[in-house]
Amino acid sequence: MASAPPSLSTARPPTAVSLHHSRRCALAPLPSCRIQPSSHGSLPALRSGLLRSAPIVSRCAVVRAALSTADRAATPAESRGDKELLLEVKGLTAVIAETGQEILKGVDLTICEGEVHAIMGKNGSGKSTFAKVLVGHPDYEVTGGSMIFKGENLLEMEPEDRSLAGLFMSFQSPIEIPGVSNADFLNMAYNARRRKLNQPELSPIEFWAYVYPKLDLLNMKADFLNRNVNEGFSGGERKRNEILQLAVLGAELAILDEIDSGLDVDALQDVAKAVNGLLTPKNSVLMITHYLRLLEFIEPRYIHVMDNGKIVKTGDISIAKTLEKEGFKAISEI
Ligand SMILES: Nc1ncnc2c1ncn2[C@@H]1O[C@H](COP(=O)(O)OP(=O)(O)OP(=O)(O)O)[C@@H](O)[C@H]1O
Repeated sequence: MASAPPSLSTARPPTAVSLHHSRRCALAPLPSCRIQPSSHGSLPALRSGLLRSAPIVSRCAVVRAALSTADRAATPAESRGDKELLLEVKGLTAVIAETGQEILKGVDLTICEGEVHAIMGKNGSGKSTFAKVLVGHPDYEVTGGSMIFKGENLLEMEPEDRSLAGLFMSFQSPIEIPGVSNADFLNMAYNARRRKLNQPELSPIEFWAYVYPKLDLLNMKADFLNRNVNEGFSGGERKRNEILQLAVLGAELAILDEIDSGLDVDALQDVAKAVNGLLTPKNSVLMITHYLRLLEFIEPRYIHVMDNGKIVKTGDISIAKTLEKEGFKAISEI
């Protein structure tokens, strides 16, 4: 069985500097920030690490005071108050950079350590856009609101730094990287992390020993490591490969955008088992899905419904059950 990536268990105490920084960011509105295309970075850069365990400075008990009524109802103090805050998004608005069309219209979301959240919502409601804005995708321009991750202002961070800080996103349509083998890609990304952690890099042989048990976890054959990243992979194989990347790199917040789409039932179970195996009291998952079946394998504590660029409902698994049975028309009655 694979051991947890070192990044999942590394934590450093807060520093005075970061405390000051995070309070300022949490209280003051943040300036509009356009992510330049040049800052997008390559996929290896985006996936290059999670090295620094930046300090976590706010407790969910404190943040809870600022939550909406709907969120408060869904987050009882006794079950959430002693957890550290991981991500706090407030009033986030964003437009498509090229056209200026507004997609996100004031998203509020709070995620604490060790929590599993899911976002559901109609096609085109803004779920993937929200996920991509969190990781700094250059197609979008943030026009208002704030995104604080472990006390740090995401708007001031390049996509690569967000990855290094512990954000991982598995894409709805994972891209191919011709000419780069999966093994080299993963080894390179993992070593980048280790360098940041002042740990010695792993040689290719050492890396094989590290990655091999993770292949088992996902029921993936070893020859996937020799193939170019996602080249010729079926839809399901790409999704497994995304989770393999997560298992290798680790993440304090893994954002999984429709990892269930295109998976047969066995693959879904493998992927869910792998994700569940990565969960610790310290790291969290934000899933985007349309289907209850994923949520039966990876059980979220909170389900949010997004509509027209906003989270309009927050609750427990019963929301997903109602949606499955009655469709989105039911959400106004939940
Ligand atoms: N780069 C882009 N260029 C043009 N339109 C975009 C872009 N990104 C998002 N949109 C539009 O923004 C809206 C929200 O898209 P998004 O992918 O976030 O929806 P979604 O809730 O994830 O949908 P689905 O459930 O179908 O995956 C859609 O109308 C989409 O066409």
